[in-house]
Amino acid sequence: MCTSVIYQAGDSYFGRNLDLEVSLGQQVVITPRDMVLNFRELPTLEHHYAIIGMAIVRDNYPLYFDGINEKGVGIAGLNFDGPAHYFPVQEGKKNIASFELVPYILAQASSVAEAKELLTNANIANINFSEKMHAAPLHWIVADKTGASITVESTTAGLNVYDNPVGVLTNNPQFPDQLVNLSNYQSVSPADPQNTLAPDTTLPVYSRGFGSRFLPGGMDSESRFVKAAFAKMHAPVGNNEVENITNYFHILQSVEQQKGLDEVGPNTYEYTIYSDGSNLSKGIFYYRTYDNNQINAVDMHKENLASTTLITYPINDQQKIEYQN
Ligand SMILES: C[C@H](CCC(=O)NCCS(=O)(=O)O)[C@H]1CC[C@H]2[C@@H]3CC[C@@H]4C[C@H](O)CC[C@]4(C)[C@H]3C[C@H](O)[C@]12C
Repeated sequence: MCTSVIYQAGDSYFGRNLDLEVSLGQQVVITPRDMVLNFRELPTLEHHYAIIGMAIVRDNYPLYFDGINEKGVGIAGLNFDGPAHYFPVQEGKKNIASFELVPYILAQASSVAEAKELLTNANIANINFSEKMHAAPLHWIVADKTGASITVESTTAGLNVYDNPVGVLTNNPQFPDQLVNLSNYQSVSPADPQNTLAPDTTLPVYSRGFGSRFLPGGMDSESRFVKAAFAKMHAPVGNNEVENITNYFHILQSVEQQKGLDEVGPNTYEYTIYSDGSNLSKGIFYYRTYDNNQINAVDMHKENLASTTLITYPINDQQKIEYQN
């Protein structure tokens, strides 16, 4: 499972937890402005916005799990197994292979509004990346530095682009159903509850945190959606970049999957392999991993973005303990 969140704190921060049972060998990958981007059914882009994100590189092509661009747009792909449906290439439509959606949007959109524009008359085509790498069933959240966000879902009903009023995405069910479920938890609060049940009876508030008593805490995607929404909505705004990114990772950690808790097969457990979060205005990509709690950062603007080849950084996966004696 996965969770993606946008958090506004002066600057906006966007990223995700990647929850899976195996690591796929991802790296931090920068696609500079002049690296030629080919598409299966769309014109080649010789020049475009620069992109940074988490990806695996195959045949010199960046298969992004999530990323942001230099204009402050971010997008993440999350599992949507079951409802996801991709269609054959359709004449007269913008046919985008599912694995092309991240570069398609980030290469060209400078806002969520422009991303929406790019998605009008689009068809997510059922094209596999290769014989060995089949199309993954995904849906996407797109966000920008103003805090706007949308959810993109291709189902048998066609392509749906929903405004995302909470700036959160997890997995199934379909986005409108996630919002219906969220409405069940609208009384969850950081503050103590009002005794509306039996106002004339004294009911002790016997613990701090009583207002969040009914917050779900499961690993399932509805629980994570509600919990991440609560954590994000009430996250404080920091005084500087370090405080903000620290807050951001705390939001993601509220729905982190610890090893051993989400069994997906005999003795196989899904867990939060990495968490990332980017400052959408500054183009700084931060990440931590399950094994390394340290926050690592790659600043896209420290690279030559006017170049033509991919720039990659290996994931820093080694835990660093600062021994004090
Ligand atoms: C598994 C991940 C989602 C994690 C998640 O949501 N887990 C919830 C499980 S559950 O829903 O709770 O059961 C997703 C997210 C992004 C995906 C890559 C996108 C690029 C590329 C697309 C190609 O077509 C296939 C290979 C490819 C590398 C993809 C592999 C894999 O599919 C990735 C990593």
